[in-house]
Amino acid sequence: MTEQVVGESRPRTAKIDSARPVPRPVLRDELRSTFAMRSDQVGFLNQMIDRYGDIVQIRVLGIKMAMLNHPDYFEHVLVRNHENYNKDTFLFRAIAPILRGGLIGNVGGEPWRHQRRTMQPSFHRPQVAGFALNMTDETAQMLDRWDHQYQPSDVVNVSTELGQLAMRIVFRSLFGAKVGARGKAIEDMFFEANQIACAFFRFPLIPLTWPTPSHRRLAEIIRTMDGFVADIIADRVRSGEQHDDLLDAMLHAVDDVTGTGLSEQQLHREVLNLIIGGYETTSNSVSWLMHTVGTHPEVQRRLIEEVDTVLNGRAPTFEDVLNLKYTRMIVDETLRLYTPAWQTMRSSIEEDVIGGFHIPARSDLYLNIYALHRHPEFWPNPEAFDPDRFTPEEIAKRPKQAYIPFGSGPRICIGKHFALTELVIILAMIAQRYEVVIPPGCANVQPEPLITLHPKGGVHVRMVRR
Ligand code: HEM
Repeated sequence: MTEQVVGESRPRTAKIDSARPVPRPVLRDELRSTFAMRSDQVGFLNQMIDRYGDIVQIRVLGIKMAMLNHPDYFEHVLVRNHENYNKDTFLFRAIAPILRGGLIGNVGGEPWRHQRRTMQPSFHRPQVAGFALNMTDETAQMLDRWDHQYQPSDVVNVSTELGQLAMRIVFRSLFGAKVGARGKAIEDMFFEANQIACAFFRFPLIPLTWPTPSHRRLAEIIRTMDGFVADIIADRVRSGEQHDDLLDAMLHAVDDVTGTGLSEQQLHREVLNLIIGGYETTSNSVSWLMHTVGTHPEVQRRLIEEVDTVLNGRAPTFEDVLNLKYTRMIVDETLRLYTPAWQTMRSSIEEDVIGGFHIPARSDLYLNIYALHRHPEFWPNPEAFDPDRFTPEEIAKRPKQAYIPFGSGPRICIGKHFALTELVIILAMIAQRYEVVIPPGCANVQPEPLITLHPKGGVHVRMVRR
């Protein structure tokens, strides 16, 4: 058996022998965990951390797991000893009928490495630069519509609008601008699938494989999406035309180690995984951005000053994104407080030691990114929204793993640069045209922890033309 300790590399059995067991909550906390996890998951997990520290055993739906809440522990699991941890966990098994072996939930090992190597080049800088045009164009179309549709006094559920925008951007980046009427129908179906998946996460007791009416509908939507992708691929192969989109890039992509590409079935799955990964997360992030900017007038003033100075009234380009430094700081701080992928899981392959605590083989680990981003040792006054935490000087003072909205290590989000570019562009373009005003009674938006961290009930604002 091998073992490792945070800050050390490879084996030593004596360390395993002397490692302490992961702290277990007292019986009273164990007993109330099932109910508390359903009524206030985030609050209950925070209480566990306050009571027991940065590593504690919890139960989710009766399944025992060790919850981690320290940058060193995340570094150990995701980066330094990542080979010992895979995604064969309760969380990813629960959504396997949707993800079906695609990149997000793939257990790991060589199949994952092949998929990742094949897809990675499609997300390199020049490719993201191309997608930036989709982002500016779709955002401009939305804002032009808003100019006619909304009066300054209208209270708008901006989450609905921004959800549609995020969906259009991911669809256009995948399939190009010409997906036509069928593309719109697929977009609508995807929204429906997302509702079903969110309902499942509110009450994840009935497995997705059980044929309830909504689960059957979900399976039907997945089949339709597969058919849609299969038709597009067949069209492309038939016509021999080249397209400047992600689908074309992945269709022709080759793993430079094995010399093979993705099978057609794998391609369908990856397309679906990219829509799932790229829609929910960015859609919620832009909603939260409207909330954080709208509730902090001084931040909004500095944002407007920056976009006016850097862009001087024109649409942002990919190159501008690097110069919109304060805009990016607002994005970073919003992703800290309202980190969309707020939880993830890993399973240990062999037994291990994390921070002096014994982790048996095949243990589920619960990585609580929401709590990590509020760890008081690294984030003074953690609940306060303050983009100045992300100046280069402040960033240099913290351990890298104290802030991981996109995960870390080899399984870091493949769409990280895509997402950051998108968020900066959308925020800058909205600030160029509108002031975000929070109507009375709408400032208190609660996070709803589903697959991603939703703003409960949506973010309601007034968009006042500047
Ligand atoms: C604000 C936006 C986003 C956030 C916060 C986010 C967050 C994350 C996180 C935390 C992970 C790692 C999960 C883990 O380690 O278990 C991840 C993985 C992934 N994300 Fe994202 N993501 C975002 C946007 C995107 C976009 C735009 C795409 C694609 C267009 C995407 C596609 C993926 C994929 C395919 C993976 C799996 C990567 C792998 O395991 O190799 N994400 N994301």
